[in-house]
Amino acid sequence: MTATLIDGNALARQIRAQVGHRTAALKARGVQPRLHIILVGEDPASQVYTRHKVNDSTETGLAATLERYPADMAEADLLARIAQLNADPAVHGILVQLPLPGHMDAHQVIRAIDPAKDVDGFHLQSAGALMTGLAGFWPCTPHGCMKMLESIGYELRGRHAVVIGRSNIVGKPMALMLLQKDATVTICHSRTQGLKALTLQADVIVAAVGKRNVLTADMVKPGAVVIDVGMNRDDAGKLCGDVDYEGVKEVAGWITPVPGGVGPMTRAMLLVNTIEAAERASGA
Ligand SMILES: Nc1nc(=O)c2c([nH]1)NC[C@@H]1CN(c3ccc(C(=O)N[C@@H](CCC(=O)O)C(=O)O)cc3)C=[N+]21
Repeated sequence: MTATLIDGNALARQIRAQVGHRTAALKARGVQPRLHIILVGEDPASQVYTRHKVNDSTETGLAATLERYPADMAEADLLARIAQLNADPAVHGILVQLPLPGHMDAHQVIRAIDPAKDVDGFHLQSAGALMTGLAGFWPCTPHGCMKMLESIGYELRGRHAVVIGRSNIVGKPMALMLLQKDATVTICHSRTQGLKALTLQADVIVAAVGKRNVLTADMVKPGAVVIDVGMNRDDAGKLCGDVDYEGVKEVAGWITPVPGGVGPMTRAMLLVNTIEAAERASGA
């Protein structure tokens, strides 16, 4: 038996349509929801990603601005620009594309964003809100993964979820979201001993390491849900995830592909956070 595919492109399309309706409703009240993206430097992947985000936004009726700066921009200038955007009532969401050039302190930069406009969900206040269960913006990638689980009607209560990876933007918030749905959560990472023994117990596995073939078929319990957050290149230069897709799909119950899985969902949840920010700002 082969796994059922969870189609991130199709689900993201549905979510964009919902955002489109909410955008139209706000516009009817005279509010144009607006996302402002800042890209510092020339990183080729970042240029592709930010262009995608602008296109997604305009497709749903959101206004999106991409503002580019040279790699040698002074951090003080970036902080000053963020302060201006914080104060601008026409801007509802602010996204500073990562990674930033090495001379900048990303923590400091993200902390400068008004939490009410932190549509990435990376601000300390957003992280704290997720940690404590208060209202705040959730990071887009793990939020998208939760929507994928929801889309198959998966009941997380009491299930064992294993998250591989402990980053601030995926692994840690992912674990908190799963915990909030009453899953029993194990976080694994590069120093974990006996990874396979742990993943073999998992009902849900989220692979978020950034390395190919972190999860292979022999590590998966038959019927488990496998979510692949990885965004890597194989030897042929083709986009691939952290999961050995061909092998694992023969064992898993559900699986997300790369491309067409978590990536489009990440972008969709950015639009959701942006329309949410605009609605809150306008009292909708
Ligand atoms: N402030 C900030 N916020 C981010 O959310 C952020 C960031 N910085 N820096 C870089 C990473 C990476 N990221 C991706 C999102 C979607 C796809 C995506 O849509 N991937 C497509 C394929 C795209 C392609 O063809 O390259 C897919 O998986 O189907 C990829 C990567 C967001 N990031």
